[in-house]
Amino acid sequence: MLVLAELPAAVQEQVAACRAEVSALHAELPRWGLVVWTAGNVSARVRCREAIGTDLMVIKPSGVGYDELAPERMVVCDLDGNKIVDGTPDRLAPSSDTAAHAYVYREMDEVGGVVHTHSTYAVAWAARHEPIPCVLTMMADEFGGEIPVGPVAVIGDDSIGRGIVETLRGHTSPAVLMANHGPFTIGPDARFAVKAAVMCEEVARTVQIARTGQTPGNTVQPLDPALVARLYDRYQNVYGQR
Ligand SMILES: O=C(CO)[C@@H](O)[C@H](O)COP(=O)(O)O
Repeated sequence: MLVLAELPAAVQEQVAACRAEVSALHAELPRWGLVVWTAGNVSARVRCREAIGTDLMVIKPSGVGYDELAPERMVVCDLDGNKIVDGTPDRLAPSSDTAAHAYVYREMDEVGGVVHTHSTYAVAWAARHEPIPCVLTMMADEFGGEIPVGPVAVIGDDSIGRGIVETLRGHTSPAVLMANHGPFTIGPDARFAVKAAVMCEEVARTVQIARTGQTPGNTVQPLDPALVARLYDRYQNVYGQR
């Protein structure tokens, strides 16, 4: 089993920086109203394969309240989801979604961060097995189209991770609504994945409200696919400070 204290100093520094980032990013989940109690988690990949033969991942400890999290309590695992000797108490277990996060990291090398929440409106669409249609320019910007639904999958093995990968591989959306469960989001880093979770809940809420206000002749209207592609390209490549 890998022992963090025996890894090269540069890898230990990478892990320490990742722990600090992942710990801080968990505060964004209650801040943006994405979780109740402990029902959400964030992880990040540590790119250290060249140094030690494998990447690692950092994820929150299972069931620990967000105001009790700290960098030194973030759990370090290999990409099979096995906790390494990371300086935390042996009894401190990683998130119950660790297997899902680890599967995504193994199968999608471009992914550097994974987030899971049970945010209310996104879960409501997941309960209906209904993709969120691309009817807002914000959806074109952030998701490049609809937010898809993934298969029913049960926590504890690779099935949730497999469902995330089979749905999102080759898809522009960084978010998937796992059926009857809730959103998982991915990104090149953990901050990107957290933003995707925030925007997923925002558009899930807005489109739901738009749908409830429909009257005959005034219904939500999908955006033209060519316009969606143009907006997505602008937002991903021009928007903000470069
Ligand atoms: O969906 C589930 C449990 O069914 C999990 O996503 C929890 O809601 C968060 O679990 P931990 O990360 O605290 O283990």
